[in-house]
Amino acid sequence: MTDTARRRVRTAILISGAGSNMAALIEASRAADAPFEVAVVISNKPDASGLTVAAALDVPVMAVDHRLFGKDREAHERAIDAVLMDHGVEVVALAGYMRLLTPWLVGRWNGLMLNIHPSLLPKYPGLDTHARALAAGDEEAGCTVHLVDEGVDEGPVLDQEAVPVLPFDTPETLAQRVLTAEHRLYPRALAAFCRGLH
Ligand SMILES: Nc1nc2c(c(=O)[nH]1)N[C@@H](CN(C=O)c1ccc(C(=O)N[C@@H](CCC(=O)O)C(=O)O)cc1)CN2
Ligand SMILES: NCC(=O)N[C@@H]1O[C@H](COP(=O)([O-])[O-])[C@@H](O)[C@H]1O
Repeated sequence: MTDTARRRVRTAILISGAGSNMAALIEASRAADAPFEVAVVISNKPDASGLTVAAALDVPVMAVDHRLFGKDREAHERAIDAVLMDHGVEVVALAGYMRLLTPWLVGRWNGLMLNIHPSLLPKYPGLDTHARALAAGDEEAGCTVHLVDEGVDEGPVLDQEAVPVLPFDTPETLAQRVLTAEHRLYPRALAAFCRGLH
C-alpha cells in the first residue's frame, strides 16, 4: 500500500449553525482507521454554536462572515478559499451550510465538495424538506450525501439513508429522526469517498 493511501485526507467542514453533523464527522475522524482528518471548521455566521463545539474538540475554527461582503458572493467565497488553502484542505464537506455557492467556488472544488441534504434526493431539493414530505403524505423520508455542483441539490448522489414517516409526525419530529440518520450517513459516505480518492 502506497504512503498516500495511508495518509488521511485533509477535510474542511463548512457550517452555519449547531453543527451536529460536523460533530459526528469530527468523532468519526478520530477512529484509528479513519481515512480523513478535519483540518478546519469554517462558518459564514460568527455566532454559529457549532464553532464553539469544534473549538472544544481542538479543531481549528474560522468565521468568514458573508455579511461583510454584501452582495458579492464570489468575494466571500475567495475569502473562504484562502482559509481552505492555508489549511492544506483536499476535500470540503458542507454540513448545514446555508449559503448557495456560485460556480466560482464549486468550480475550484469540482468533484471534491460534498453536501448533506435532509431528503431522499431528487425529492425536495432546497429548504423545508420535512414539511413538504408530510404534506405529500410520504411513507418514508431520509437524507442524502451528494457532490456539490452549480445546481441546488442536483449533484451526483453518493449515499442515502431512509427513515419511516410515523403517524402524528410533525416537521420537527421527522427532522429529529432524519438528523439521527444523517449522523450515521455522513461519516460513512465521507469515509467511502476519501478511501476512493487514492
Ligand atoms: N451551488 C450549490 N450550493 C449549495 C448547495 C448545492 O447543492 N449547490 N447545497 C447547499 C445546501 N442546501 C441544501 O442542501 C441549501 C442551502 C441554502 C439554500 C438557500 O436558499 N440559501 C439562501 C440563504 C438562506 C440563509 O441564509 O438562511 C441563499 O443562499 O441566498 C438552499 C439550499 C449549500 N450550497
Ligand atoms: N439545505 C441544507 C440543509 O437543510 N441542511 C440541513 O441542516 C441541518 C444542519 O444541522 P447541523 O448544523 O446540526 O448539522 C441538517 O439537517 C442538514 O441536513
